[in-house]
Amino acid sequence: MISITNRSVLGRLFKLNSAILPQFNPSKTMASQSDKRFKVLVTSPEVPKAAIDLLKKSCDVTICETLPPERSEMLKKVPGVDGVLWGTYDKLNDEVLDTAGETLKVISTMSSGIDYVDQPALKRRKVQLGHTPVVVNEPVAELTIALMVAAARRFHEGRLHIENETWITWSHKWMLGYDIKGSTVGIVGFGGIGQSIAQRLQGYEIKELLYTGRNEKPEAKKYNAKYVSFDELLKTSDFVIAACPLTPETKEMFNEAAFNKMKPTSIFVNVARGQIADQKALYNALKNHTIFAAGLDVMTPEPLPKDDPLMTLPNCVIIPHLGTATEKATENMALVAAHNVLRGLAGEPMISPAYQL
Ligand SMILES: O=C(O)C(=O)CO
Repeated sequence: MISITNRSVLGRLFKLNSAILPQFNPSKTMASQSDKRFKVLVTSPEVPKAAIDLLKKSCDVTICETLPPERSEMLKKVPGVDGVLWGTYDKLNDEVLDTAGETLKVISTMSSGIDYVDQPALKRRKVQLGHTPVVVNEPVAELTIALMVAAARRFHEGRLHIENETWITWSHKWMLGYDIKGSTVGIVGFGGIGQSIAQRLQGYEIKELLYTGRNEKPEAKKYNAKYVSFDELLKTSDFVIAACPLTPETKEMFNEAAFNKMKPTSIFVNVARGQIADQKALYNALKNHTIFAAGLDVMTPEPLPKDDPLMTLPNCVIIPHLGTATEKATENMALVAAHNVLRGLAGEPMISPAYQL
């Protein structure tokens, strides 16, 4: 068993997240000590120092140095390691696992979404996988509210009017948008992020909160949120927010038929994954005013080429996947990932395992 002795980092993480990481128990981990120092690879030099320092207390840590991270460097450094803090969105697949060899027992990503991980390949080799949900909820939820406002109040179109010198000051009908207050908001995927969005909407005096997903959630009561079918949510909502994981079931669930069911005044916000939407169908829906506007933090591909058709639309607010891009969220994700790795190596439950072996 390994020891985790960096009390200040542990304390800081515990204090920061005691409310959202109830299962975190530093004393339990610190009680399990041994002399074995595991080898851990960190795949990006940009993983925050607090997490690296934490790993270094009890492990021999190798860090990939190249920026942008080069897969070849990671593949050169991964053979023989016991654990990996996967600090990029690079494909985590058979190639990595075969190159690492049989010593590799534990990996944690530094993201909530793990659609770039070949989970069956890890499970076949009995490699534990951790990820970092929970700490992403609040920053992504804040950004969602921002995108709702930005799309409903036509931020991008307004900016274009300034650039094109077509700003009109004499009309009361110019650039009118929609309010969140009094609106019906529908959230697709009522997990941690969906619920954090619901929490933030409590102050906006909305008319009704709807959600859909695989199952009805007991937590929905707290937010006065009503479980409805996907179809009903599309037909009724003024704001339709995608906050679900990308799975074979959710891939392109926002297709032409789905956009056709939405109101012409409705606003689509995607903070999940680009592939949740059929992007051509989304383009057509925006271009033809089948829906009013969209706010996108995610799209396909990323980075989106600047000549992508979506970029020509005044009613589409596009930002470059900034969901968790805050100082605090990044450090929190790194710390949770480091704890996942340390706990996995120590034979203790990870803070956030992606699955049970
Ligand atoms: O953590 C993730 O999966 C993200 O995509 C953050 O935006």
